[in-house]
Amino acid sequence: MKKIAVFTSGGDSPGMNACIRAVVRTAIYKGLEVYGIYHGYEGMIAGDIKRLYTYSVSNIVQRGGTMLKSARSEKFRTPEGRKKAFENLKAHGIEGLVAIGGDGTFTGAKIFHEEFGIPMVGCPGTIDNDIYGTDYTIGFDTAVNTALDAIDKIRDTAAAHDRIFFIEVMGRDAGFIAVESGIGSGAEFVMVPETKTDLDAVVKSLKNLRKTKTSSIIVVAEGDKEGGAAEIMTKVKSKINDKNKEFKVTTLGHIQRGGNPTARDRVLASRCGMAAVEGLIAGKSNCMAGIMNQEVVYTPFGDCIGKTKPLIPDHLKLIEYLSI
Ligand SMILES: Nc1ncnc2c1ncn2[C@@H]1O[C@H](COP(=O)(O)OP(=O)(O)O)[C@@H](O)[C@H]1O
Ligand SMILES: O=P(O)(O)OC[C@H]1O[C@](O)(COP(=O)(O)O)[C@@H](O)[C@@H]1O
Ligand SMILES: [Mg+2]
Repeated sequence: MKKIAVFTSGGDSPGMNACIRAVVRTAIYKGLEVYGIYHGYEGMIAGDIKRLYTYSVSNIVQRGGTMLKSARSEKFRTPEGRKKAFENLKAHGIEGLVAIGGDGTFTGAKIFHEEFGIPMVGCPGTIDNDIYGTDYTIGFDTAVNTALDAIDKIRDTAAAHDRIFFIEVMGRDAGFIAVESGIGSGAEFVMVPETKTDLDAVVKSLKNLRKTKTSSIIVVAEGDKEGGAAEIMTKVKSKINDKNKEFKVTTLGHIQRGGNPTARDRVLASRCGMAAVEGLIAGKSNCMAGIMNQEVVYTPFGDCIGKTKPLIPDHLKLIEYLSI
């Protein structure tokens, strides 16, 4: 293998740049030529591919976003789109790919690999942490810390006004951000897609708060089956039906996707990037390089997307015990 390419795809996440840098520098260190594909699968189809050098990735390790840009590509979901993408790779002589993205990106990568046989290794880049085969995904730690910082601020004003705040965090299908930011911020309740949300139990607890607790923080993962924070707040408010209680909603949104990556995310991203290139050189393919128990682990794409990474049961217990 002489030429490889790297791309970022799906929702961006802080640390993707550190991962790109690790891929580029490791590849060059090992004597490979390395190319960057811009705008994920969209750029692969459009032929937006450029050679990268050691200096191309200078001064990005500390930055959020992705220098290669990211995109969600409808065209790549079609056989014609994928054929065009493969032709462009062939025209550049690219013999291996590093895909930095989430479950959707790996679903596309698996299909692409099955159709054209091009070696592909993934790196887990998503703030959602919803990928089996790695303890944490690149960007999750930063997103949790960003959410925490915001919730701390909301807590100040919630306490000053004795209000009940419903705070929506990201997590389309997963509650990892909600759970960890909930533990860190001392939330009274956390609502996540993985567990059934019992609104009557929440209402009962809110009615019976100890007298010294005059404000509450409820963290809602956007993918909760009962709805987003606004919808849940409306339901809870009507069930409580108490004019003296004030309810507010804050949606944290895309601030969770930006910002300088934390040390944990930079190290994780760098390790995964290096492992992806080492894996390609060693003949690995159709798999993701993740870190489990401090070790590099290569997990087939099929398992990364097919197996569910469960929430840590102790985390849910912590929220319940510590909110009394
Ligand atoms: N079933 C599929 N077939 C082909 N490509 C897919 C498939 N699922 C996802 N992809 C590609 O991967 C891209 C990124 O997936 P998405 O779910 O948006 O983000 P993430 O990788 O962060 O989970 C999609 O926009 C699409 O181009
Ligand atoms: O930025 P968009 O396109 O609105 O997508 C928002 C979604 O992307 C995420 O931030 C990350 O999800 P992915 O990693 O699967 O792309 C989700 O938490 C959120 O639901
Ligand atoms: Mg995803």
